[in-house]
Order: sequence, then structure tokens, then C-alpha cells
Amino acid sequence: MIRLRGVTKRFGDNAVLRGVDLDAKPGEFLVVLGPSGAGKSTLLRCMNRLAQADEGAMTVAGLDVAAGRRAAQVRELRRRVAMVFQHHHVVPRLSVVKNVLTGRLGAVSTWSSVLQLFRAADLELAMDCLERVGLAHKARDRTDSLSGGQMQRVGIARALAQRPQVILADEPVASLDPHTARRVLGDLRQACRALGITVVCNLHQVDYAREFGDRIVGLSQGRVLFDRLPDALSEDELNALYAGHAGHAGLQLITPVGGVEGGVDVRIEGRAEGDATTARVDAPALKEA
Ligand SMILES: Nc1ncnc2c1ncn2[C@@H]1O[C@H](COP(=O)(O)OP(=O)(O)OP(=O)(O)O)[C@@H](O)[C@H]1O
Repeated sequence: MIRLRGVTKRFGDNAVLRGVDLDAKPGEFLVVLGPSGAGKSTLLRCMNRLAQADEGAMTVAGLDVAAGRRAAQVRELRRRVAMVFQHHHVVPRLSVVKNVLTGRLGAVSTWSSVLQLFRAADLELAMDCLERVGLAHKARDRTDSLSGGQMQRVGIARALAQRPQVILADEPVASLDPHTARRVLGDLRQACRALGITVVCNLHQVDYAREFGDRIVGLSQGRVLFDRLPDALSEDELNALYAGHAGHAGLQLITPVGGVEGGVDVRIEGRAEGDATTARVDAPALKEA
């Protein structure tokens, strides 16, 4: 379903992807972890041609992405590959079901889409997708009456309504509380498994990656550091992935331990016992925060 070989992407002198290889089977839920700036979003963007890779071979949803230069080929790619973003990008004043139906726009004629004329089959499909994320009872409600987590599930239902072969999810739960985040990831995984849709999901939270990923890929400075089954992923590999960064969501507690003129001393504790340090945060940084 997805096969990437030697994918490279540069922005000027900045080599953001450096020879990425990746494989994913139908129905597989792949999580990509990595520190900020590792190239996770760029990787997803290259896969659906929002960005163009400089080198490498990419097959996504049965299409040769590198070869898809013509508009029609890119359109077909976007039809087969749906996106879910951190911010749900729903239209607030539309009803929930109409937002989901916008997932069908690529599959209906231009006139139908302008007039918002959807077939009964599209409506049925939209309702089925809402059912899969537990929101069928909200179908007629205005979307801006929903909570953030519910809106994100509408975004997932819309992606499902596209009948994609692949869903690329870029930090879909970054702004949600843990309970809601788990619900959203659970719905996404369950629906995609049932429908045989491959998911590549960028996450920052190691716990969610272990809980929901069929496989976890670690991306660091544009390179794949590891590609593991969740149970096989070691703490050493995670530490290597986040070396020099704040940690794999491993910061537990930051406590002020003393005030000094022009700043404050803080104790920073990690997840592991005895994993602690003190640091000084100076006044200008505090003001910015
Ligand atoms: N359109 C662009 N033009 C120039 N540089 C870019 C562009 N998009 C991304 N970059 C650079 O590519 C690098 C990787 O960015 P990317 O957003 O892919 O990382 P990321 O792993 O998704 O980070 P985060 O977790 O913070 O979202 C960064 O250095 C970023 O500044």
C-alpha cells in the first residue's frame, strides 16, 4: 500500500528528509515519532504531493507519486489519500453531516458539488462514517456546537467518506486532553482496520504510539532511526530518538526551587527514577512564556 525508497527532500540547504525507506500494508496503523523538526510533516506532505520530494521512489495507494506530475494524476492521488490534521478544518456553520459529505466532493461532478447535490448513496455513506466515530446522533447539528474532540471525529468521518486507501494524519490529537485523544485515535484505528485503510499517523506522545500503533517508526533529522513493533521498542532507542531534545513526553514535573534576581531555578524531573536536573530560567524567557 505504501512503499518509499530513498526519499529525499531539501528546502534550500536544509536537508529535511535524507533517504527515507518506509513500507505499510493495507489496514496497518503506522505511527511516526520524532522530535520537532525531524521531518514528520514533510514526509506526509511528500506522500500526497503537497510537497515534492527531490529524490527517491514512492508508491502510495497504488500510485507512483513521483510520476504523478499531471494535474489529473495528482487529483487521483488526493482522492485515494485522505488527510487528517491537528486542526480539524471543518466548516463550523455547516451541519455535521454536510461536513462529512464534503469528503465526497472529489467523487461527484463539479455541478453537483457547486449545488451541493449529493446522491442518496453518498448520504448513506456519510451516515455510516459518522456511525463509525460514534456521532450519527449529531448528524443534523451545527458543527460549531460540538466539542473539539467531536469536531476532530467529524474530520475523521469526512476522511473516511472519501473512501481512501490511505489516511495521513498529522498530529491529529495534539490539542486534545488524554481521554479525548484516546477516543479519537481509537475511532481512527478501528474504522481503518475494518475498512482496510492504511494509516500513517504523526504523533508526539510515545504512550499513544505504543497503545495504538501496529508499528512505530522513529524519524530523526530526516532519517529513519528505527522501525519496530510496539513491544520491541526499547527505552534506549527512544532516548536516542529524542537525544538533545526535551524528551519523549518524559518530563514529569517542573518545580521552582529558588528565586534569584533576574530569573528562577527549577528542578526538572523525568519519567525515570532519579532522572532529574536543575536549570535556570532567566527573566526574559519567563516573560515570553
Ligand atoms: N515549506 C517549507 N519551507 C522551508 N522549510 C520548511 C518548509 N516546511 C518545513 N520546513 C523545514 O523542514 C524541517 C522539518 O519540518 P517538519 O514540519 O517536517 O518537522 P516535524 O517533524 O513535523 O516537526 P513538528 O513535530 O514540530 O511538527 C524544519 O526545519 C522546517 O523548518
